[in-house]
Amino acid sequence: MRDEFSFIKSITPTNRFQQQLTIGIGDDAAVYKTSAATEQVVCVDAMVEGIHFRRDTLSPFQIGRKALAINISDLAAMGANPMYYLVTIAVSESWSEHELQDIYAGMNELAELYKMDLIGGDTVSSKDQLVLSVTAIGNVREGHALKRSSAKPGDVLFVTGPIGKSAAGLELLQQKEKDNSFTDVERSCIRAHQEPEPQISSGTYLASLGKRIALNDVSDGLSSEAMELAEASNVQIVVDQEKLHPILPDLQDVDHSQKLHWLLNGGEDFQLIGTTSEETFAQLQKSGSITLFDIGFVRAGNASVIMKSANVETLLAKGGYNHFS
Ligand SMILES: Nc1ncnc2c1ncn2[C@@H]1O[C@H](COP(=O)(O)OP(=O)(O)O)[C@@H](O)[C@H]1O
Ligand SMILES: Cc1ncc(C[n+]2csc(CCOP(=O)(O)OP(=O)(O)O)c2C)c(N)n1
Ligand SMILES: [Mg+2]
Ligand SMILES: [Mg+2]
Ligand SMILES: [Mg+2]
Repeated sequence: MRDEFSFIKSITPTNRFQQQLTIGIGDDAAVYKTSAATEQVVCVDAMVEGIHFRRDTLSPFQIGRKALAINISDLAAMGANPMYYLVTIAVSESWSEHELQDIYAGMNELAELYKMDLIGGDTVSSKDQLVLSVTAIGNVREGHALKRSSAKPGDVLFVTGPIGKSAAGLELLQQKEKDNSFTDVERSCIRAHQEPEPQISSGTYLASLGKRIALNDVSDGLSSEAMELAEASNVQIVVDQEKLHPILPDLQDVDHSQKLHWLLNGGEDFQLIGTTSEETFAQLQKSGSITLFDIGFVRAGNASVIMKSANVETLLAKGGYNHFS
């Protein structure tokens, strides 16, 4: 029989990355110092067995790694530097002690990379599915957080990398047996699904410039995330279909329309999508410090997203992942 308290002891970090941490795991709450020059950035996202993963789509290590990655991605979308995280785990008897340790090892891989301290959480039992909820805390220079509401007519619409690969990877995992022989491109889609890379260096670089930049991360699909920017900024966002080629999944024997569907409605890519003035965009392209793909523009109009192909324009529905539909 596993013991809750010895489990907590076993996952308590022995080292600290953040100097400002005064009290970590072991008291009623964590305590850390803050500085007047920065603002705290806090987010939480959960992963539920059967909804966000199955035992045959992610290993325990990947479940842990991804649960922290999706939260680091939300910090990136604000332009914040990751600092701390808290973990709530609800676990049924079907998960072994070894698997639980692997989940924490997965989180620890990214925590070491981004110098994040695990400062608390909660351990509870669950009758059935495993639930993992991670709260991430970061900071950003005062006034420098990048909001969804900053888009303006005339802006360039950009993304930081390929979109749709994660959905393609999930499809491959569900279609074929895991040990089937995948091509290199297929493998890279599966990796995008199982081990997404949050775009912290792009997010923090964009925030450091002190320019007007609207930013969001792609968790639910490009159509949903563009709509969130459009709604928050009250603008019309035009996606130029001709510019999407470099960011579509590179799978040879898959229809273009299927790839487009994954890009628009798949989700879980954790790339960043944003808008900024043509002038700032040109400076960013020239700087060579960041890779951005120009995929459209912003104009005045009702909060909406339009897909433009040649000169035909169609209204894009918010077709991304939705837990309640
Ligand atoms: N159950 C909830 N209670 C309070 N706030 C919530 C809840 N669910 C979502 N939110 C808030 O709604 C906003 C949008 O959430 P979500 O779409 O999950 O963001 P993201 O896609 O960036 O993770 C966030 O500010 C989030 O904190
Ligand atoms: C087994 C399985 N089925 C389906 C999916 C697809 N899926 C589940 S949740 C989700 C969207 C992202 O999750 P959400 O909780 O909406 O993240 P948030 O927008 O809050 O960051 C997607 C595409 C998956 N990852 N695994
Ligand atoms: Mg969320
Ligand atoms: Mg987000
Ligand atoms: Mg999120």
